[in-house]
Amino acid sequence: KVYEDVTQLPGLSYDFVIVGGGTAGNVVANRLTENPNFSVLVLEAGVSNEGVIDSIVPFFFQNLLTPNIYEWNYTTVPQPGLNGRNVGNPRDGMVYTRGSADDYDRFAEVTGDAGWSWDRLLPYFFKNEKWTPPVDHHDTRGQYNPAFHSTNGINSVSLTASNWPIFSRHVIEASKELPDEWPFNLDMNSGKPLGLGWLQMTIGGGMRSTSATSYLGPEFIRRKNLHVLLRAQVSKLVGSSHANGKLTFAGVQFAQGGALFTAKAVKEIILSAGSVGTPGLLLHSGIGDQRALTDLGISTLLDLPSVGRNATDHPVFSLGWTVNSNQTLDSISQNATRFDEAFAQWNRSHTGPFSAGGTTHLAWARLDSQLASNNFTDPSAGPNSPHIEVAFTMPHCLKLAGSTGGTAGQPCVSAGIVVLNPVSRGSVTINSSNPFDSPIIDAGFLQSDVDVFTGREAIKKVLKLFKAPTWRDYIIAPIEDLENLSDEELDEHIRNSASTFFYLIGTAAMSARDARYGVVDPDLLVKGASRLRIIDASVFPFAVSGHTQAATYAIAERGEFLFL
Ligand SMILES: Cc1cc2nc3c(=O)[nH]c(=O)nc-3n(C[C@H](O)[C@H](O)[C@H](O)COP(=O)(O)OP(=O)(O)OC[C@H]3O[C@@H](n4cnc5c(N)ncnc54)[C@H](O)[C@@H]3O)c2cc1C
Repeated sequence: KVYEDVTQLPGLSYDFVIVGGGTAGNVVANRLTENPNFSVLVLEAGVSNEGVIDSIVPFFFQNLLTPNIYEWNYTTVPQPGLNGRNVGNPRDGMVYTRGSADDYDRFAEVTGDAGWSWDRLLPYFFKNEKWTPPVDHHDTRGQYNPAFHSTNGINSVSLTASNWPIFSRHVIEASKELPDEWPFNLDMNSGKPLGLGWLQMTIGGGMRSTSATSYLGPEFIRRKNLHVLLRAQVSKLVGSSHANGKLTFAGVQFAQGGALFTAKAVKEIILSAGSVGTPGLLLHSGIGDQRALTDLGISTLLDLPSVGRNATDHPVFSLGWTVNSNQTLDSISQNATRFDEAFAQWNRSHTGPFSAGGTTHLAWARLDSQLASNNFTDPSAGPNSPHIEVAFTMPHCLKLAGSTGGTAGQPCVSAGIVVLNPVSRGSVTINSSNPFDSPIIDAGFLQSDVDVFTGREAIKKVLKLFKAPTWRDYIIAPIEDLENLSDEELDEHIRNSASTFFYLIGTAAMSARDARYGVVDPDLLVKGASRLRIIDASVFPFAVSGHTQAATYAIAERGEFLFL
């Protein structure tokens, strides 16, 4: 059951207390409560997702990117790699990509646990995924490979409806015209993502599918042993003691309505507060770098310098072109009549353009020869892993204009470019002993030369892609002409326009059992502590070469298995 008020809870002692009801936390809560003998409390700082139209209607995703009451509204510190700009760090764009098999095989290698390898994780991707037909029920043959999908999981994944057929035709045609550079990939979620293919999204029946709508869906949330308390912000772990040389905590302290409460965990505390929340909680609980904690007047219970370090995020920037077509996103979003029609259609049947966003395809490529000829070490996890991602998108042209020069209201399309294996690292730290103060987020963007080089070579490669013959009568002009810029000018363009793809990971990274760095062991238990586990995106040791929710779901599905 979901509770809004702590006084309605039947008690404050549970077998498992999970901090954070986000992507990972709700998976763990669902799986643990399959056992009727376990009682579980999820403490979530946020509010209910019920009836939040911007969260339900896929097309409205953009509305959640500006500060709003459903987000923490964090921002990074000024980023030297972005010429001193800071970027918003809101709390999901529904894109479903798993990354490459190499990514997970690297997880297995650095943790010394083969359980994190692609082959061993694939069943957990399947436990999570409920493959669902697109809302327009179009013929999906040739758009994905059923061998790599499961229809029996919990969270819906689908191809999107054919909302933008003209743009889609050109994208697919470009791949046919440049088969060596941009080969068609039937299914980028097979473990081998290289190439260009159709986008898959966590959408079911034209609505966003999240861990809240799926793992806490009506058939699960009625379980008597599953309680979720909203508006409950956990401030720290409490009741520390030592058992068998390991630190342990009796429970967590949380705030609701200005008062503080303690929830007791009889078996385990699970931190699923995300890549920002989890290291913040550890630090405020005295787990982290002893010197930094002492400076803040926090007594150290466990000296674990890696807490909050290794923060890794994907920088993204866009190229845009004005086009000779009225079949673009702005033709709906900027036209009140068409907007109302599309919303009415979505309200009637959950179909039409509002059943998805503006992205139609993704492409994944390597830059082997470019990196080698400049003596850069390959930052990817292996030969089947991409260095860059390209998102073929119908953007909000007027918003795009703000960053890349202006479309004067003309229809446009864009290519979002992502640097997938950043070598730069940032951090999540705290600068006060007050757990309710915002943490300090430094994404560490573009600090490393190879990251900027990758972005620059990506631009050159994508400019060539958009010169394929198919675009000739469709593209009018680039929004910003980058064709004749020097390498230095391209680097400057990247530093001035790059932003976050919101994929911060790694701030409580897992490492091998005997490694002297890292925060959790391969069973996701905090090193040096007992009965304290971390299950969320903060445990990734490296970024995956894809969007992070699928990986987070798989880690959470396997994470729950580690209790057995
Ligand atoms: C704007 C945006 C767009 C994205 N788009 C995509 C996409 O298209 N595809 C994709 O694969 N991934 C996407 N992601 C990334 C993906 O959402 C995350 O990687 C994933 O949600 C991480 O899961 P998590 O469980 O680690 O953290 P979260 O899902 O963030 O869950 C953490 C939860 O803990 C709660 N919490 C934090 N601190 C406390 C506290 N002290 N007390 C109580 N509760 C607390 C938070 O409110 C939150 O609900 C996007 C992310 C953002 C922000």
